Amino acid sequence: MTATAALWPAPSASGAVDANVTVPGSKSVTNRALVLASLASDPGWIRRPLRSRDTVLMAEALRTMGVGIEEGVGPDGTGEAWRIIPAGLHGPATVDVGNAGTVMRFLPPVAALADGPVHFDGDPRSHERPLHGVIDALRTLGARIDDDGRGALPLTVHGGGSLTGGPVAIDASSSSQFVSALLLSGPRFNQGVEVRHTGETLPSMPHIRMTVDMLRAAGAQVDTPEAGGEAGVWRVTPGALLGRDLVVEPDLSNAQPFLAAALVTGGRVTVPDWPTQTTQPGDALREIFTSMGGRCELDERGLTFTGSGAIHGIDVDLSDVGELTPGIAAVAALAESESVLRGVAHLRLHETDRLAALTKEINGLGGDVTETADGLRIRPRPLRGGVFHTYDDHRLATAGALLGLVVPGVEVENVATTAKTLPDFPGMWRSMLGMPG
Ligand SMILES: O=C(O)C1=C[C@@H](OP(=O)(O)O)[C@@H](O)[C@H](O)C1
Ligand SMILES: C=C(OP(=O)(O)O)C(=O)O
Repeated sequence: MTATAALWPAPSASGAVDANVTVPGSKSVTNRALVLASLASDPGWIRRPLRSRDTVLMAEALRTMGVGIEEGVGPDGTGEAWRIIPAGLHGPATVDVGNAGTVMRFLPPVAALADGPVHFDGDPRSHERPLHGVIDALRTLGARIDDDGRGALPLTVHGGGSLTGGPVAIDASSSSQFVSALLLSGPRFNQGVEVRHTGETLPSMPHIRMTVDMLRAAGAQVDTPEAGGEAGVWRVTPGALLGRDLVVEPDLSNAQPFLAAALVTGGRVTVPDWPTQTTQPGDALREIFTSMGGRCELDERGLTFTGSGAIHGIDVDLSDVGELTPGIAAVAALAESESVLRGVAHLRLHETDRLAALTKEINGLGGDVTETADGLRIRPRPLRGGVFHTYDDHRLATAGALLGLVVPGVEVENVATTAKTLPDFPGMWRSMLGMPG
């Protein structure tokens, strides 16, 4: 964004926050559900879907390839529900991926099953985010793809109506979404798919588990390393997928700024409908934020997090839960002792280079953050107000809002970028603080 982008004066907390915050549906679950329902052999329902930039882009893309997506209320009238009516996938079609990792990675394998060319493009940043794992794998599995040779967007998948499939080796150390992408469409490949990860590290394992769980719930047979299979190898058997009736869990990573608000103000926030069992990485916040100060209770009201007034630094490996890093870094900048966040080198290739952006912006408010080879070292300092730049990154914007709760005079640039995964973050934030909308 340019220096003239809108600045949002982040509201200060007048005291300890005390609020109930209903968090919209999970981006990762909604977008997997849309893909799986579109590949199914019969219609399905997605209830309480997230409606945000990333999920609307996913739905639009599937529609342009022929899928019917009817938005309305569910059969029993309880809240929003989308009816997904699968159809023969076809090109020619043009897909705008925005800056959604799930759209740019999960859909090229779907396009390989379509009949006709499907062109993919997106925001300038989408041209820089890694896609080689998907492009190279699809070629090995029998797809024809035109790209400019950089292993990134823009590209055209020339779908032939079916794909051979079979074994493929990829290095998914830059994004777990390469693995998820190939597994999600795998049941529809003629020979299924066997994905072998060859890299040294693999981030975001809970997201791969989410993919496997949702495939199984749709009737797919999946062999995994965790179920006694070979390490680093996932196998999906070819077969039909069932249309499901699925209720989307709240997005636990989007619950993060609100729980963090309780932590940094010594207050209390309850998030209703927190699942008792989930593959979402945000569930790790219960443990991470507890060790940073405060306590949490999971009961029939949902998850209640209560801050203790103290904020402790933390030394933690976040490789499984990388998307939580910006919010943890913001809390760490307000703590009473140093933090080291490890295992997240791949965040340099997220919505923005998150390690560089967090370092620059927290330091811009007077902080002391240094980048390490695989993360951040954060030494808390008294912070002052100023502009918090967000680089079109929703999680930078929510991190800036959090700092603004307790640091007077923080202005968050382009808070509207939160719409990538949250439809009305500023409104939710004000309502948490008891301020008029
Ligand atoms: O599959 C998913 O839904 C996601 C996987 C992760 O991607 P990376 O493995 O690229 O970090 C995560 O950061 C992203 O927000 C969502
Ligand atoms: C990394 C993220 O998103 P994406 O799905 O675009 O990779 C994120 O939401 O933090």
